Amino acid sequence: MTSSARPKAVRTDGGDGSRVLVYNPVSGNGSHTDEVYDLADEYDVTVRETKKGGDAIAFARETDADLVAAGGGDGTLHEVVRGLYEAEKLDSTTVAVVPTGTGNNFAGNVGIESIADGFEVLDGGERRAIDLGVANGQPFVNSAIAGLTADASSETDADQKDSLGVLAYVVNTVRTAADFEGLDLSIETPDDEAAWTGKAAFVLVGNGRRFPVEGRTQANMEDGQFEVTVIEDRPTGKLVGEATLRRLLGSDTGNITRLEAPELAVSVNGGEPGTFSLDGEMLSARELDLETRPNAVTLCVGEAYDPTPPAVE
Ligand SMILES: Nc1ncnc2c1ncn2[C@@H]1O[C@H](COP(=O)(O)OP(=O)(O)OP(=O)(O)O)[C@@H](O)[C@H]1O
Repeated sequence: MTSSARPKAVRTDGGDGSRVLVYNPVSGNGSHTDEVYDLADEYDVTVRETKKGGDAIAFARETDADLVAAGGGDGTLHEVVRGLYEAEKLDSTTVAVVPTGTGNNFAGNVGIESIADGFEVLDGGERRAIDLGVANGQPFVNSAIAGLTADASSETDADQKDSLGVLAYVVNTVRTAADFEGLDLSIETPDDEAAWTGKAAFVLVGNGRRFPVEGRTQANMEDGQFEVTVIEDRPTGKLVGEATLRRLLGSDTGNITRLEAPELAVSVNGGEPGTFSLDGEMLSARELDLETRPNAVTLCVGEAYDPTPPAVE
């Protein structure tokens, strides 16, 4: 049956269950479902559609597929990896990404630019063993960020995500949290128990992504290291927006500290817990213990993926 003849209510796909796409139909602008089913049919991929948040975790936990693709944005990928991690299936399952989300930051970082690209790469693309981040027992693939207000990521709109990419969440916080006072933090690494102490505007811990001022945001995902960027909150200079933030990340102001470490403990000093984002999922904690699980995720990557991206200047 051709795709145009297929009744929309009874979509089919050609899969036998060995390759499963966990698909979030409301990710992005929600208009990709026909394309997704057509390509799933072509590539023999079984589709499981989520009905609500959390379904992708459950589907990934339950599956016996050899390959599980996350059809959605960063949130769906996060849930898929979490489900596989919780069910201890990462060793035996290949993970793929079909980017139907809004920002699709992670997909871009691993060289997957379109839905068609995602299917092509899951079918015949290179497999790489990339690191997984774990923070207080919860896995993340892209980044952990401290210094956000709880509503910041949900208020980040699609245009911001497109034009600013990784800086969108941070910039948005700066705009919406006029009274944001920064966080009194201590950061400990295996090499240095006082790696950083002070008032931070943001701590950006990158596993799959990193935070340069300009240019490619793909981190080295296979080195067992987090790339950490700490932006100090200076009492004299309020962060006022995107231009300031870009200047700050430019590092010539002395407000930026960059660290690399396989493990990290971020402690919030004083009374209140801090809010952290793990791949966009919010978490409240007084201390965040982060560690890398080197090469724990077998991932299908596109041609533009670079196993050893040049260091940030
Ligand atoms: N059927 C559904 N209905 C409503 N929400 C859903 C459904 N399935 C998943 N979700 C939730 O949708 C949220 C957003 O998904 P996702 O991050 O994949 O897309 P996005 O926000 O468009 O993309 P990105 O994160 O890359 O910008 C997730 O938090 C997920 O829990």
